[in-house]
Amino acid sequence: MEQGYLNLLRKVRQNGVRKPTRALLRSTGEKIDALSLFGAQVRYDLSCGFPAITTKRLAFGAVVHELIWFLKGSPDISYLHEHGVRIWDAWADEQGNLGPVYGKQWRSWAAPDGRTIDQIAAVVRGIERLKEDPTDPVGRRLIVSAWNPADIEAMALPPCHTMFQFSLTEGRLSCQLYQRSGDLFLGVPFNIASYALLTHLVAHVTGVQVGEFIHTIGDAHIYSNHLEQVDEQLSRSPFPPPTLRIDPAVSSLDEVRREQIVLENYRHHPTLKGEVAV
Ligand SMILES: Nc1nc(=O)c2c([nH]1)NC[C@@H]1CN(c3ccc(C(=O)N[C@@H](CCC(=O)O)C(=O)O)cc3)CN21
Ligand SMILES: O=c1ccn([C@H]2C[C@H](O)[C@@H](COP(=O)(O)O)O2)c(=O)[nH]1
Repeated sequence: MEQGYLNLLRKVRQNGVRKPTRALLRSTGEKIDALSLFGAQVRYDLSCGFPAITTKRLAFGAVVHELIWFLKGSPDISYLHEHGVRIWDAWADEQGNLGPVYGKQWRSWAAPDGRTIDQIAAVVRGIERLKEDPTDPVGRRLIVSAWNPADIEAMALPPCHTMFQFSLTEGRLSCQLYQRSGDLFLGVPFNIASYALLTHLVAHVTGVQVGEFIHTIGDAHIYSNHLEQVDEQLSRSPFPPPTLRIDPAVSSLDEVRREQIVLENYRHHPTLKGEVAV
């Protein structure tokens, strides 16, 4: 399950091209280099277990809260703070605002005619239609885009997970994400778990089975301050993947609560810490 991620991590560690980046390390105040590979894809078969990384501890609670926050469509980080999640602090302004980032674009994309478009609700409706009629035109159009060029300048950080597409094939729901930029050590384990969880949740509320999560990354990189941790991580053998359990009472993506999502049998290696580049 985890091998695809570890293979990519190893490939970028060994063959990535060292590039300067715009990102800063707060501890030194300097810009930081990264080892980088452009264009990568890893597939995770969600029917074989939940793709939580086991070669270090994944902060699964933070992943769940971040996804619930996206689904709420909120422009500020107050929900995250209420639940002790600090991963977006470095990008928010004094009021805790990030601008029209993921949640806003997913749930209320502003159309030129004044309407707002709920892309998530549209995907759920599309899957319901496909269950009735597999030839419904929506079949190859189940897309959510966070990349809204008109809003990019107002965002604290242009979206990294830019667009995703679902496919319902033989009763199984798969999801492919295009991530323009991926911090392989810190962000990507979060992103894998987040989209795997989203796929499970969408499958759950529409009453279908899960298929694959396909993770396509543009610039896949390891920051130069993470190299020691990555070497340690690559020396570890993964454990069997955990399993995800969603409370059967969950019937809508709008009302999911943290305690309704449980990761069972999550066995993992010790925490590996790394400073995030801002
Ligand atoms: N350079 C960079 N990498 C990212 O992954 C990233 C950004 N910037 N900017 C926006 C968001 C914020 N994300 C983050 C930020 C911090 C952690 C982090 O520090 N994770 C630690 C501790 C998590 C915890 O215990 O709460 C980890 O070990 O995973 C993860 C993702 C992902 N994104
Ligand atoms: O969900 C996320 C959000 C961010 N990242 C990483 C990828 C990059 O290292 C930075 C963003 O910097 P850019 O210069 O805008 O690419 O954040 C991630 O991996 N996952």
